[in-house]
Amino acid sequence: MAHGDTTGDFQKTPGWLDWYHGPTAPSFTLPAGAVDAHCHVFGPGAEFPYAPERKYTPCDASAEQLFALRDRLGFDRNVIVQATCHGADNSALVDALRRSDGRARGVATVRRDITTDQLQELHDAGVRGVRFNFVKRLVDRVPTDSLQEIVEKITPLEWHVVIYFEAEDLPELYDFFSAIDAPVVVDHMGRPDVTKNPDGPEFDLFLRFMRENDNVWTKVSCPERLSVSGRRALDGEQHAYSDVVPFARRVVEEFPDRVLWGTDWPHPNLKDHMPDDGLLVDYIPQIATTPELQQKLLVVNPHRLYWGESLTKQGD
Ligand SMILES: O=C(O)c1cc(C(=O)O)oc(=O)c1
Repeated sequence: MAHGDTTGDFQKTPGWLDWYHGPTAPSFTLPAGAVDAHCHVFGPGAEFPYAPERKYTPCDASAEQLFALRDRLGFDRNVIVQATCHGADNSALVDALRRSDGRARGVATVRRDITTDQLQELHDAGVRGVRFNFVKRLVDRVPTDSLQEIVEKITPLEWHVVIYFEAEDLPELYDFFSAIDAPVVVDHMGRPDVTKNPDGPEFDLFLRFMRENDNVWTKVSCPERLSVSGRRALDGEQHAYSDVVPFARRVVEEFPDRVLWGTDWPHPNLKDHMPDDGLLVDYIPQIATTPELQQKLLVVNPHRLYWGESLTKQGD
């Protein structure tokens, strides 16, 4: 388990989200059309109850709060990802998508018995992918048995598959993941242990996975989850989360057309600090160091995957 992660109900603390209108205004100006490609909505629980099988109870985090954050940070659009605390009940997600005026797409979690009509309904609301969670602290069983069956059902809709796993589990899951025919998006770079060498064997396996499977994309998100140094700058470094930078930068530079970035708002399961999303936006130019890389990461790639739009250059 990386620094900062926990499970439990500490996030029910009143006021946890009171700051939502007030993250630091970022210094980095996002390019026009930028997409926050990994964020969540939670509840509100009174309207959209949390799943009985959940491993944590989050704070409520509404679509209005998310859209206010989007505007404050300078994003144009969101990709809202179904979180495990809502199980396979996508109602809160669908409600948020419908209220986004087409400015949000979604990634749902579905069960193997989902029907074609139900999938079409999700598609019409803006869903473009399904998520499978292999992080053991978040689910009772990893979904290896249902994945292939669900992939066959989503193929006609041209959706993709989002997978979330820990680096230590990749060796065992490598062949299984490599056999997925649909486009695959790996959450949070497969959670590397950033105390290890970015040029070492563990991260090298993840890079090999991307090299050998050109249908695999990844989100270079969540430095706040992966970091050990945290928001403190390391000696001689000026920026927060600097220990994650070499990992994310390697991925962005080797696979510039298959990377996405998101805030992960409202940051479930972080116990030691509430990340400042403004600071997270200021992390982006450390990992995507040129305007061309930033444009691909934040605009071209997410528009292609989620809106089917092919944008090539800024201003096109
Ligand atoms: O690391 C986590 O705790 C986490 C949990 C969830 C979820 O509960 O779905 O999603 C994420 O992107 C990250």
